[in-house]
Amino acid sequence: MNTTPFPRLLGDIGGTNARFAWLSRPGAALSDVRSYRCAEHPTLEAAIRQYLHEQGGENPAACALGIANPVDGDQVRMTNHHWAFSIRELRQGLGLQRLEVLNDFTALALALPALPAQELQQLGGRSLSEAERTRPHAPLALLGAGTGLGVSGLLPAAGGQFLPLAGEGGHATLPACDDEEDAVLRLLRQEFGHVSAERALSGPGLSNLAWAAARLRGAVAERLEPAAVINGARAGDADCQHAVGWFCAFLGSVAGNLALTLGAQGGVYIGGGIAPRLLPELRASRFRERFEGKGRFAPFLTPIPCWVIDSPVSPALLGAARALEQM
Ligand SMILES: Nc1ncnc2c1ncn2[C@@H]1O[C@H](COP(=O)(O)OP(=O)(O)OP(=O)(O)O)[C@@H](O)[C@H]1O
Repeated sequence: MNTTPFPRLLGDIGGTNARFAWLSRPGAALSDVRSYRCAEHPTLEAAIRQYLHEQGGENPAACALGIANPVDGDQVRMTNHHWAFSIRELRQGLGLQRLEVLNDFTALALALPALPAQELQQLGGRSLSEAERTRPHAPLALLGAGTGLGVSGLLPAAGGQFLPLAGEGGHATLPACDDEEDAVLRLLRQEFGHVSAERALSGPGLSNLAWAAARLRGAVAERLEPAAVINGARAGDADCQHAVGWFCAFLGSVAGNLALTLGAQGGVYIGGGIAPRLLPELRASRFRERFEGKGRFAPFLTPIPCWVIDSPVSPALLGAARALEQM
């Protein structure tokens, strides 16, 4: 029996945004969802205290935080932001009876079967009934570009349970599929050494790709903000259009690799803040061609649906709530 007390504080802590929600009692819906810029708070605890103050001053009895870094032991250090803390000290500081800290995409994986159909935008593959989608009998794959690239999966287990994966697949090597992508990788390798998937598939990755497009035509390149790359592409800027095209193609390649690796016949979910902003471009791009383009294993991939998660509220918060029920 789960004896974790209420009220519960839930958090989704990314490299740019920290989002919090409140769960007042069993069976209640998440409430008081608020988002904070990480850069505007010196520590995670300071951001949490700001939220608790704005939420009404009540102290949570339990808390689950999905956070964008590997979680291994008491000391937590974010990959793409300077926040670092001790789980034990945070639990004591906030007076919590229970604190769970897990990777943000591990938390998001826990939420996948519960996502409402209207928050999923399908990119190819077969149509699934709601029963097939929400009670999958095969692994689900998850990846998402935001400040970094999160990667996870959800494996069905005995008794209707699900096991979420805690990996760091965003730091696996970025694959190139044609000469142009070879040239992009060569440039990025000169810049970064090892070129992880995150070097292309993230907000900063979009900036890297636009920079690479300019460099490849011999221009002196400046770094654009990710939003400026998307806006530039829509306004007809050739470097930005190349960047967005490569982003979508690389996302398809990496998603296809993940689906093959996990045997993700239950579908591939694409989270993070970038993909929902690029939906028209993703639909018109080589995403699906690259997802399926795995030689003899194209027939394995062709039926697999991919969905972009387009939720008004960060679904990792729902996953964090599940972590307190399940773990
Ligand atoms: N309008 C926009 N278009 C494209 N990218 C944007 C836009 N606004 C913000 N971004 C970029 O999106 C990224 C943040 O994405 P997201 O909201 O998923 O962040 P996060 O959850 O803090 O990240 P993560 O979980 O990956 O650490 C940043 O790189 C930011 O520059």
